[in-house]
Amino acid sequence: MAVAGTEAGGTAKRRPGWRERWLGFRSGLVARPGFQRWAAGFPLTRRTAQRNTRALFDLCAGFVYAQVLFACVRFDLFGLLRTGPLAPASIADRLALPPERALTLLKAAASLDLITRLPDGRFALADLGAALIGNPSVAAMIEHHAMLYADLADPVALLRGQGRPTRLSTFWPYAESGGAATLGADSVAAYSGLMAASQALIAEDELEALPLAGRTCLMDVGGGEGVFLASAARRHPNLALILADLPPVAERAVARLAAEGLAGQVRCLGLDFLSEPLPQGADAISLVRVLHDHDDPAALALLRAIHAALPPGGLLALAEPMAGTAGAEPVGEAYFGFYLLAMGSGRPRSLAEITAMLAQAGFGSVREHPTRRPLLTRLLTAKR
Ligand SMILES: C[S@@+](CC[C@H](N)C(=O)[O-])C[C@H]1O[C@@H](n2cnc3c(N)ncnc32)[C@H](O)[C@@H]1O
Repeated sequence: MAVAGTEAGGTAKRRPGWRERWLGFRSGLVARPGFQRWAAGFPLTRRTAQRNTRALFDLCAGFVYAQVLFACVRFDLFGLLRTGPLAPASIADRLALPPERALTLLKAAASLDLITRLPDGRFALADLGAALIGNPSVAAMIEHHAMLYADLADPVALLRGQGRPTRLSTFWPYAESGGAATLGADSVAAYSGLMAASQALIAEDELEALPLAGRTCLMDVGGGEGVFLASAARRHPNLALILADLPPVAERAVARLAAEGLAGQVRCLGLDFLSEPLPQGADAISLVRVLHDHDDPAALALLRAIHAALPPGGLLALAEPMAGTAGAEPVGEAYFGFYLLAMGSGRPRSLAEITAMLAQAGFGSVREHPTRRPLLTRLLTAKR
């Protein structure tokens, strides 16, 4: 697609502008050890120097911080502290750890604001640890990061396309090109369960912001186990609902929706949207955390298939985390950039890139609808 080509290309020679010259001068200065020492002591630059030192250290230590969190989740430390503060010895006992190692974990978790140490030496939940208790799906996400970390052990090899298949490409088997149509029930269970658990976190945010008044039928494409449509059914009882996903995932949706007492309310269709047309009949189609999974040609083909399935004036609602989200830049570019690289398909796209793709697929009236947690998902609508 043209969008990606423009970003990756651009080797033409031109005279550097003032910004480029200033950056060149500045980075030349900052790279000098003598300047660094001076800046760390000079009153007007000391705070910036200290901030930069901390930022660089945090980048170096990021993996360690992530592993501290991982250990807390594996030990269910936050669940343990749910009923109230505990003394280190009692925690060590319950985690079956030698006291000094338990203390290493507790102090590390406290330094990362996951828990807090009370004046009497006991440890209690802090906001970040408490937030994780309220969102068990985040703990499941953290657990599955073991595969991501293994795939990222040699990021240079990953960037060079070596070391495939990665663990994440096995976890997300539809990411392997041409593999989606032949997947069996066993291959989709783990990722579908993870998605269903984390969907609960975002469905209400999206549906709250999504203008569905006057629409009669909503089809959720790549709808997973139907958690999004279950919320839609409760919020819009008169809306007809269709779920479209790979056959074994659609079967899981049938079972989940039946267990929630919504069996008659959602029609579940098993299909491969990359090789089969989408059914007609819905005047609104949602695409939640689906587009970024696919490379540009497949993503564009999917948007065109959705355009073809909608009637004139039909609504597409597209929700996913986006690159370049203000205040969450590393989430889009660094986290999802490398996650999708390890998965072997797709890329995080910015709002402008998605808007351009939507126009290419024939959509107009693209609008963003603010959501409560744009870091997790932003919501765009477009009309046929
Ligand atoms: C990242 S999950 C998102 C699921 C759900 N929308 C959510 O947000 O929880 C992507 C979904 O797209 C489905 N999918 C991927 N490739 C597909 C294809 N070729 N045809 C149909 N569904 C597909 C997957 O099975 C999966 O359920």
